[in-house]
Parts: sequence; C-alpha cells; structure tokens
Amino acid sequence: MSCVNRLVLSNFRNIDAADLPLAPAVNLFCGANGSGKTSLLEAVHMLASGRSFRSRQSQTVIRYDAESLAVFGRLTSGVSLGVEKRRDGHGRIRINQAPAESSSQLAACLPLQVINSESFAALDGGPGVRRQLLDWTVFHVEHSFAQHWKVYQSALKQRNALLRRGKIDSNLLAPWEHQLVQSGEAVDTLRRKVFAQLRILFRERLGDLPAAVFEPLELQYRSGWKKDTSLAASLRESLDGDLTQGFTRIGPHRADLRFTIHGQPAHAVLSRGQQKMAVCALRTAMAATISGREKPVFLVDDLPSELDDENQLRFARWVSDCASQVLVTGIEDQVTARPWLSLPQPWCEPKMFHVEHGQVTPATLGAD
Ligand SMILES: Nc1ncnc2c1ncn2[C@@H]1O[C@H](COP(=O)(O)OP(=O)(O)OP(=O)(O)O)[C@@H](O)[C@H]1O
Repeated sequence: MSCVNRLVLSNFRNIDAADLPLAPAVNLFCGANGSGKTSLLEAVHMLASGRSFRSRQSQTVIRYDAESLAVFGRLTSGVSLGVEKRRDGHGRIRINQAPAESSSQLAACLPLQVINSESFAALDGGPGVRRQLLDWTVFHVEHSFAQHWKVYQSALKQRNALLRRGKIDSNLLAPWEHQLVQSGEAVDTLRRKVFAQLRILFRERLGDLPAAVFEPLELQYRSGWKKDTSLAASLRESLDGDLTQGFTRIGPHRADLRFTIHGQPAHAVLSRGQQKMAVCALRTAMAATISGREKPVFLVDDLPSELDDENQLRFARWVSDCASQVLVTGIEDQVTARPWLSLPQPWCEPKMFHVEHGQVTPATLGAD
C-alpha cells in the first residue's frame, strides 16, 4: 500500500515552490478560487502518470515565467518518483533516481483515482472513457493485461493499414488476424474476469443509496463484437464492411461499459448529484477491486459540489474502505473537513493546508 508522504513541486502553474509533508490518510487543500488547489492535485496526477488531467500540453502547466516544471514524490513504500517537463517538449521521468522507460511504470508505483468535474464522462461520455476505467482496473489486477493489450493494438494497426490500402491478400492479412484474435481473446477474458468482481463491488456500494433510484441501475460489459460469436468469426464477417470503411470496426478496442436504468442510459435519468454518487460508487468499486494488491490514492476536486452532507459522508466512508490516502480540495475549511471527522482513525484526523496565490501552508483545523 503506497501513499505520498512528501510532495515537492516547482514552477507548477501558479505554484513556484512547495515542499509538503502529507498525512497518510486525509489531506485537505482549502483556499479561494484560482489559488492553486487543483494544481496540487494535478501535480500528483503528473507524478503518477507523467501527464496532467487538465491539459494535453505540458507547456500550459509550466509556470509562465519558467523554462521547466518538476514534481517529486516520496512514497511510503520507500519508492521515489520524479517528473520534469521542459518548455521545449522534452522531459524526464525517474523512479528511485533512475530513468523510467515509460509512464506506465509510474502508474504501477502509484495507482490513482481522480474525482472531478470531468468524472461525469463515465456516464455521459464516449465508450473510450469507460473502457479506460475498466482497463485501469484490469491493469492493476492482471499483470499480463498490459502486454496482451500492446500486442493487440500493434496487430490492429497493421490490419488497419492493409485495409486502408484496400487489398485483401489473405496471406498478408492472416498473420495479423491471428495475432489480433489471440491477444484480443486474452484481453476480453481478463476484462470479463475483472468486470465480474467490479460489478459486485459496484452494486454493494449502490446498496448504500436510496433503493428506489439505484436498485435498477445496471452495469453491463460489452466485448466490442457480436455476442456468442468468436472474435475470429466476427472479424471474417465484418471484413467486407471493414474494407469499405478502411478500418476494423469490431473487437476489444470497441468494448464498452453500459450504465442503464430500466433500459435507458443512466445519465438521462439520474440527477446531477445522483450521477456523481454513481461515479463515486464506480471509482471506489474500482479501487476496492484492486485493493488486494494495491490501494490507490484518491484525488477529489471540490467534493461538496453537487453532493449533500449525507452523500459526502457516504463517499468519505467508501474512500476510507478502499484508498491508501485522499487529497481533497475545497473552499472553506469546515465544510471540506466535515465528512471526514466522524470516520475511524486515521481518517478522522485530516491534515489541513491553506492555499493562497500559489503559496501552500500547513494550517490547524478550526483556526481560521
Ligand atoms: N502556466 C501557468 N503559470 C502561472 N499561473 C497559471 C498557469 N496556469 C494557470 N495559472 C493560474 O494558476 C491558478 C491555478 O489555479 P487552480 O486551478 O489550481 O485553482 P483552484 O484553487 O483549484 O481554483 P477553483 O476553486 O476556482 O477551482 C489560476 O489562478 C490560474 O490562472
């Protein structure tokens, strides 16, 4: 179980420098709009993935007058992570001071869950977002998944390149299709296995919510090709259409999770607050699914928005059951701290930081 016990950043958005000793359970960052609270969560996200959750271009994250940004984190596991981004687009990722090969190595050291205004996309966004959520869970539970997925994507790229040329030379297509089927079936098997567990844990959390609304909320997995047909047969069946379109229209790259209520998309039925609770149930169920191996750190941007007191408390309880640590932002100290105070130790002793114009300072709760 890892959490971040020291977070150091420089030239990260409006924060020129910060060196923060974090608490093992709850850390609260409070301050006015634009003070830099979300930037702190963004920095932890960069440490765990090599990228921001707000911007694809790291240049926008580097402090205006600086040439580079750096984030460093020491984990309770003893591992240290470092990410540096330069304005010219270059950067460095280090794990225990040694260069890392890929950002997925960061993700393996520091599993992370983010809940912010973007999280609603799990319900109302495209299938890609939901596929990523499922794959995050599978990646952390089944270590062979990453390799099968990589092989699948490379075979898919080759098949699509042949389709775009409009040639069906079966000798050319066959080796890639063979690889596609082998790796694709493996990806699907692992997804199904992990999904079964995820669905149970998701429904368990829904059981804490008003039954009239949440009892009929269904979560289903769609493999990305015709039910009860093998991937090989489905690929054969779709070849003519694939050739016309110039890409592979079926397969695990089209997998999806469906949230429905009485057959309707959940986002079309649930209120905004109910949607947020469904997303929180899903995110904490994902964390609980992997928690036999690792417990993730939760980053929660502005918990109170859309949630009443009772739901904030439910969420805090779910998090305390499955997370190693949580970093929460809020405007007001008391409101931000309230959901955590009735939980068992150590969750009921949040560490408070005040954020003001990019300056982050430890504060005492109740000493406003
Ligand atoms: N590259 C940058 N260099 C310097 N300042 C930046 C840069 N990018 C954004 N900013 C500023 O840094 C601040 C970042 O604020 P952040 O989004 O972290 O605020 P917040 O405290 O979460 O606010 P809110 O409560 O409104 O969500 C903003 O004031 C923004 O204008």
